Amino acid sequence: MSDARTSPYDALLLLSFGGPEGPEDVVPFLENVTRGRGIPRERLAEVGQHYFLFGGVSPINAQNRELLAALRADLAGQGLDLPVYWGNRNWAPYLVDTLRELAADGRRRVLVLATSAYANYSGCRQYRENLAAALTRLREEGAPGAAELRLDKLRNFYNHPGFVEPMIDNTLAALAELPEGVRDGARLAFTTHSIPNALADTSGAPDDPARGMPGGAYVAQHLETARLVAEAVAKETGVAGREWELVYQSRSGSPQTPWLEPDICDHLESQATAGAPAVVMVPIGFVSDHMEVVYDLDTQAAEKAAELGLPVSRARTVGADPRFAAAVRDLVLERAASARGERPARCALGALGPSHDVCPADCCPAFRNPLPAAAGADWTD
Ligand SMILES: CC1=C(CCC(=O)O)c2cc3nc(cc4[nH]c(cc5[nH]c(cc1n2)c(C)c5CCC(=O)O)c(CCC(=O)O)c4C)C(CCC(=O)O)=C3C
Ligand SMILES: [Fe+2]
Repeated sequence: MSDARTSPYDALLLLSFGGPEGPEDVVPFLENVTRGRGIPRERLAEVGQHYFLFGGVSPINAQNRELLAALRADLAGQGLDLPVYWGNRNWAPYLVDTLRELAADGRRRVLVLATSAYANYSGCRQYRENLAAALTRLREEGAPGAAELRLDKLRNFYNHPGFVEPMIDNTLAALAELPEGVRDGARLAFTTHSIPNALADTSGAPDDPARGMPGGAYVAQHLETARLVAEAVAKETGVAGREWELVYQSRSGSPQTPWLEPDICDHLESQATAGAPAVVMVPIGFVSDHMEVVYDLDTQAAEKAAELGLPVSRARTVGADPRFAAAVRDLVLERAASARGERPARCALGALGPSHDVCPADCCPAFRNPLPAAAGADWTD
């Protein structure tokens, strides 16, 4: 039942982080996330509290269900008969179970959409390590069809218009929520997940011009998305020269290890000191309004801003925006055409160009304990 337009692929897999769905899930979820990663116990207890504040439920699974529905609706709207599956790294539905089901359903060539737009170990290679571990386990189990499963990962999509354009609209909407008197002077704080400097500096492909520079491809790509959004916002609002900056959130790990800075809360403080009339927080680093957004920004950073007397608002992430679903379909059709030996147009805004389809060896390396990673040049099936 495969469609010529998506051939040779016969399924799409949405691969995400996963999150707890009740108070009893919180501790086992955090154990899954942090196994072998050297996160201090105090940090874990603190992060557990963030989840308990929300009844032990992360919004991320509901958001992935919505995205799944949007992807299915978009594909169906184009008459494309491509089944979409969903599996997670850290919580049910677990990736290994989804792959088992997918193989049993007779799917053989699968495209993977990881819910992370940028090059970096956690958002790219670690998902490929998860794919390798799941495949290896299924093959050891002798799961039907697992030996023939072939997985390819869709390219990083941070500069795809279907990701950037909803962020532009959402930033305009967040500006409109501010009191009129501070709107034109409001500054934009683009936020993303902080990561250790060592992981940022080596992010991207070995031949990426940003690789090895401070922040690597991770920071270079975020600066590009931020610039694209800031420029479009200037055009739409008629306010030129609005100040913007890329800042970080959700730092964990040991305080001795350097992570990307400044933190959003420190940034709000320096903005208040500098006399900024207001700040719009724009979480370009994330695909949905999950816990890092609703706690770290809407709760923690918003409290900080209130203390400082600084008006803030927060832009929504792309979530299940139909333009994002259409972008995923575009990436699927593009990759399928490439796999058939055609040379499709590869849509990307800005100056950096479309990301590579196949991660080369040593792309976004882990800084310790390297593991096999599927769906890249360093995986042989
Ligand atoms: C780059 C990046 C993204 C964005 C790209 C992507 O989306 O993949 C991301 C997303 C997410 N991170 C999430 C949650 C957590 N991340 C943690 C820890 C860590 N994240 C890291 C990086 C990233 N993380 C890193 C370098 C660590 C240190 C430990 C390690 O080296 O792995 C911890 C442990 C406790 C803590 O210390 O915070 C938790 C609970 C959730 C789910 C939210 C929800 O439940 O709604 C999501 C979407
Ligand atoms: Fe994280």
